Amino acid sequence: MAFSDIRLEQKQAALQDLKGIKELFASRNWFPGTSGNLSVRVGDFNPEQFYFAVTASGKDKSVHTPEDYLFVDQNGVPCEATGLKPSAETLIHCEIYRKTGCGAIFHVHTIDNNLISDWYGEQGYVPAQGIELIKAFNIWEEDAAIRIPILPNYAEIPRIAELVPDAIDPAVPGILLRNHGIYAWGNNAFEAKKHLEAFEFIFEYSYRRLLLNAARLHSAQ
Ligand SMILES: CSC[C@@H](O)[C@@H](O)C(=O)COP(=O)(O)O
Ligand SMILES: [Zn+2]
Repeated sequence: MAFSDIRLEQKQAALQDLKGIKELFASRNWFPGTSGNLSVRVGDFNPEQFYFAVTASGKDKSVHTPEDYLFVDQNGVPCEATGLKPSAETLIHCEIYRKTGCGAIFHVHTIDNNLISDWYGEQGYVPAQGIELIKAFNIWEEDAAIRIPILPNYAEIPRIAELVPDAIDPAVPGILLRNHGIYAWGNNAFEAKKHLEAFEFIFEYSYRRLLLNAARLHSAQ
């Protein structure tokens, strides 16, 4: 399917989804210092050829401008003539789409996801068990345990992108970059938002649990 074959309505709907998500996440202060990037895929999925709308690089994501998004292909190359640069992390989005065929990917930097990703950085994953919000990932067994992968935050994005396919656990729709942020995805914007919110809940829970454990150890001495 060529980019020009995708209906204008579908492209416009993707941009509307992104606008709404960006506005909501900005209201949560999830885009400090121009950090964060969002994308929504359009058209049929073929791992060899797909397209998505992605936030332009370096923008203040807490405001709306007519130049916030652009469409790129499976290699992160803009589909139309533009002066905009796609997110510096577009190749990571490409690898997640290629591996999962998902419909939307959201990336944010929060204090909780940075602290937890560094605390568990050496072991390479964040463990989570028995937290109700794990059901947001459609994992329903009692006392379910998951591992949220953590990748090294190399300066060169292609070095990170090449690690993505093997790091992805099909049951867990997210990956962390150590001391950087989370990428959460889903079949559409609604599901990617649900998953991102569940991950951030788990990170905050895990962080506070560590503080409680430390307080308990301290009071026992
Ligand atoms: C300026 S700090 C954040 C960036 O380095 C990057 O991690 C990020 O999330 C946003 O990059 P962008 O190119 O605007 O999509
Ligand atoms: Zn980032």
